[in-house]
Amino acid sequence: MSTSKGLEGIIVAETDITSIEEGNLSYVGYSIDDLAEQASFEEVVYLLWHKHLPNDEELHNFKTQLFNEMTLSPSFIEQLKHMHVENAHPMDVLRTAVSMLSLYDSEHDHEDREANFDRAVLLQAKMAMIITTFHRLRNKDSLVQPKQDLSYAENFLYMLHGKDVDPLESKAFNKALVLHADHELNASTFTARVCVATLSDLYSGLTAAISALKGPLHGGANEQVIKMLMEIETAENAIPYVKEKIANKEKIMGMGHRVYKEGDPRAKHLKDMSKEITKQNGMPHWYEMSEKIESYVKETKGLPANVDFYSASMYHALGVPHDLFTPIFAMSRTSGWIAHMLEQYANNRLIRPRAEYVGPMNQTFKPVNKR
Ligand SMILES: CC(=O)SCCNC(=O)CCNC(=O)[C@H](O)C(C)(C)COP(=O)(O)OP(=O)(O)OC[C@H]1O[C@@H](n2cnc3c(N)ncnc32)[C@H](O)[C@@H]1OP(=O)(O)O
Ligand SMILES: O=C([O-])CC(=O)C(=O)O
Repeated sequence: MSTSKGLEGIIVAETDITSIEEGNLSYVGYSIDDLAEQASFEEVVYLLWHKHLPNDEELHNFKTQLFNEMTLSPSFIEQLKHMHVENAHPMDVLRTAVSMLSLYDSEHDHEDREANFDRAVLLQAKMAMIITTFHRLRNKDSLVQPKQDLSYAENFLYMLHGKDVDPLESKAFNKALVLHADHELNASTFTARVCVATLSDLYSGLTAAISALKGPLHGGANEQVIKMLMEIETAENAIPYVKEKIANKEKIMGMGHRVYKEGDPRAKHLKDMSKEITKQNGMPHWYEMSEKIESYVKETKGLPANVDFYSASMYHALGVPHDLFTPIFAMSRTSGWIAHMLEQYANNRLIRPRAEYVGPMNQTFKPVNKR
């Protein structure tokens, strides 16, 4: 048996959702560059789930369905209040809350495809509600209801901050949601597929995916990036800080990628938005610092910035609390996780690879008093 540590380069599924070919990323055959510039997050979610871009009527109906699910029951909100224990990380809250949603859906078995589409809309809508509601509850702020004439991106910022959303900010946030929506068989999507391949349900798959995304080598990296930028403080400190980290063999978060060795095609879009938003909001040094780190790490280690790198300075400039960066990633990626889980159900086989045993063999068992 031969092994590939971390399953690098192993193809384990066929998919018609997302393709990464020679460094180019597309969703259902549409280049990420076009989608980032022109598509709303709702159009992208629809595309990932239905494999075609919605026409006017389909988009209108889909947005209405999403909006109608943007609610949380009083008893659910009550439970969320109890989750605000000291130092509770919103990613842990989100994981627990998504799992809890299944309790409110008594017929959540996997088999009914139509019911799974309705459930998909429910989950996508509730992700925004859970994150914003939890944040406002922990700050003891009154809850803000979504508005039907706002987009998904606008509603999220509106419910989070409780004030009208600036057009450039909503453009930047929509773009970030589009860029994070799917990414082939990344660790959390693979986790979701492994989970539902046992014929477990969407809630379980989503809970498992959130758990995998949380780690700092995956989606959790965006929060680590802002932590690093905060430690660095000024653009002048950036290179000495990174030099020292590299000398100590520590990783620079937001840099490097398993698949992209030359560059992550999403990073340039987030870089542009980070530049614009930090400038507009009077904090260009976060962008300048990031740019210095990116060039230095690329030059000295050959590692490119990944999707988590420039999203950090951009979200910070949007006034998003740092511990919500990864939950926001999860909110966007819910669209991709669901697309993959539906694809897995449609052509399922249990996922069960093998391991090569390298431990001792033929040992003689001795009773405990003889060991
Ligand atoms: C949405 C996402 O999940 S994007 C990724 C988010 N994660 C991060 O940003 C965390 C930082 N980056 C990393 O840890 C890695 O680049 C990963 C996990 C993303 C990819 O990992 P892998 O393909 O498994 O590469 P691996 O971790 O084996 O690294 C290969 C070599 O590059 C080095 N390297 C990789 N990334 C970094 C980094 N960010 N900083 C410093 N060195 C790095 C490793 O130390 C290793 O060096 P060595 O061969 O001398 O031991
Ligand atoms: O694909 C990966 O390994 C990680 C990643 O960039 C993502 O999930 O967006």
